[in-house]
Amino acid sequence: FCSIQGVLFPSWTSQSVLMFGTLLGVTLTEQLIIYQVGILPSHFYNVLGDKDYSGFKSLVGKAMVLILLNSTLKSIDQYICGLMYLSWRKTLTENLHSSYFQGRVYYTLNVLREDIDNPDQRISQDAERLCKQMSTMVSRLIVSPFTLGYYTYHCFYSTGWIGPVSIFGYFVIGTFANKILMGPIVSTLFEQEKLEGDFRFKHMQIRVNAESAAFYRAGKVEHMRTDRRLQTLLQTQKSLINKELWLYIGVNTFDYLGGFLSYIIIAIPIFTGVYDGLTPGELSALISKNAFVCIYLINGFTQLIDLSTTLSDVAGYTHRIGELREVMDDILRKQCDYDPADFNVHAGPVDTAFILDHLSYKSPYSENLLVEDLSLKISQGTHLLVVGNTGTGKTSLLRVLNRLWEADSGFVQMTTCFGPRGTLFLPQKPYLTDGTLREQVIYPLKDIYPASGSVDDDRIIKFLELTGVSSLLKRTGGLDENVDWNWYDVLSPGEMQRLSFARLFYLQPKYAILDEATSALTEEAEAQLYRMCKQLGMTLVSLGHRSSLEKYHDVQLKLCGGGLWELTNLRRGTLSEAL
Ligand SMILES: Nc1ncnc2c1ncn2[C@@H]1O[C@H](COP(=O)(O)OP(=O)(O)OP(=O)(O)O)[C@@H](O)[C@H]1O
Repeated sequence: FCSIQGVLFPSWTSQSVLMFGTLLGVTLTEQLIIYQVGILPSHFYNVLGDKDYSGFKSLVGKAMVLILLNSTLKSIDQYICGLMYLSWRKTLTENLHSSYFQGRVYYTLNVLREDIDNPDQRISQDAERLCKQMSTMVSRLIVSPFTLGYYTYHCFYSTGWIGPVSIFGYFVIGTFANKILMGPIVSTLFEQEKLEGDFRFKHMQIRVNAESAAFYRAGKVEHMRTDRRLQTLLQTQKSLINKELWLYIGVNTFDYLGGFLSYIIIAIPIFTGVYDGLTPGELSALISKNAFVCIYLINGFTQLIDLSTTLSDVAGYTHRIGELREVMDDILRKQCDYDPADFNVHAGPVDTAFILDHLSYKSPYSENLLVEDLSLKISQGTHLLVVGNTGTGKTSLLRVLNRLWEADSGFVQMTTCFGPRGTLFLPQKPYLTDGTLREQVIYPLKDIYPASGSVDDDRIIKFLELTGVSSLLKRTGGLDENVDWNWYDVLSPGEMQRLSFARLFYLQPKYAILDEATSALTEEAEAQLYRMCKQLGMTLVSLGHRSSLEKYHDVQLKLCGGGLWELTNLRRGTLSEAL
């Protein structure tokens, strides 16, 4: 909780601190007005008891002004809370994003770590709810020390020590009881949020794979599975509501007992004869004033007890976000240990992208080596084909080269960086981002309009034509038209692969790693695309099963499973250069 507060309030001059200060000023003024409004009834008793008409008229005028002021301040208070919620959400989410997207944390978190559920939900929903609940708590909490101090003094002044002591004792018992009742709620809320994420993920899965599911006519089975997740979620929600019942009983009992307690405190000086000398009119005015002071002090404490339900939510969300932050920090630390230069390129021969030195690797959570003791050089101009049966570790080799996975032993020396200008990777499942056609082509470059302007447009259009997807220009209405469809739903696998090649040609890296990147295309289309890659001067590392690929490569690495591999030269006399 403290480390999250450190993010929300980074410095004394930060926006949050300024808003917090303004809120404190507004709520304190509001409390002063509330006190004036609260003692109005006692003045009314006085003027009505004395049949003082002019006093009554001026009191009505004063009441109107105070009430108007009070409601204006209350609204400003709510408005500032809204602004604080926004500012907190922005700061917290941006902070989580900065760790999540650093290096390959998002990959490790989503693919390799099993100890953390639904990171997406924690960032998008839990952070939002945490900020919302905290902003609803803040205006009530912020003035508590002042109002409690102020009304304790007044209560002591009106009732003697018996008032404040009994109210304080009452609050201590209330807090203790609520703490016991809150404990199980926090852990159940944590569980509920996890199941909430799983349920949403199931719907997301159907949304993304709607067509495949429809081909299977899988409505019934998906219905059953989705309902099963819903049932588990609802069961946990029910258990949460059951546990909350006891908390509600505690909170409500303390609320009502509080109202009752104020009359006991007022009754004590009356029955012990402290006010015996007062007329009935004066006594009722005094009771009204004392009742307000006691009730307000009790109310101050019961409001704190009422916050227990909000507080248990805050604790649950804090737990989930805190855990995510800790895991991300842990991944970042390990990432730096494993990869000290973090993608910095090591010195090495300029014409060589990778040097693999006695490299062995295995898949996560497995004991068996996929490849053992592999030594190989990937150099400019020598095209490498990696073949092998399913699951022998072809894509895993790329993961190790890309440092997504750690090597078991040996090492990889990298002399060019992964990215648009060094080594570009076309994965087995084409990756299409959201956004316009231009954004698809220039991905992963960030700038939407590179400096070259219309020349750049011509290049993009040329490459779309070369890869056979120029029709997309018509469908989207232009390079920069925002589309409201999901690219995965509207493009065929072949079109997606062609669009990935348009991206490759546009970016023109030195090395291109093609993981079955033409599997959905005909051999003619494959030949045309490979020829183009070579014309643009790229060195290719391809993964695939098709024998038609051999003619575009110089060296073949065959992974045989169980750690074994074979290196064959596909062009006479060049094997020694590759080794
Ligand atoms: N994230 C992961 N966690 C655990 N095991 C994994 C993970 N990703 C892949 N594996 C396992 O590692 C092994 C090698 O996978 P890899 O993707 O390298 O196979 P491949 O040779 O590329 O197969 P294919 O020809 O089907 O593409 C497989 O047994 C796979 O199940």
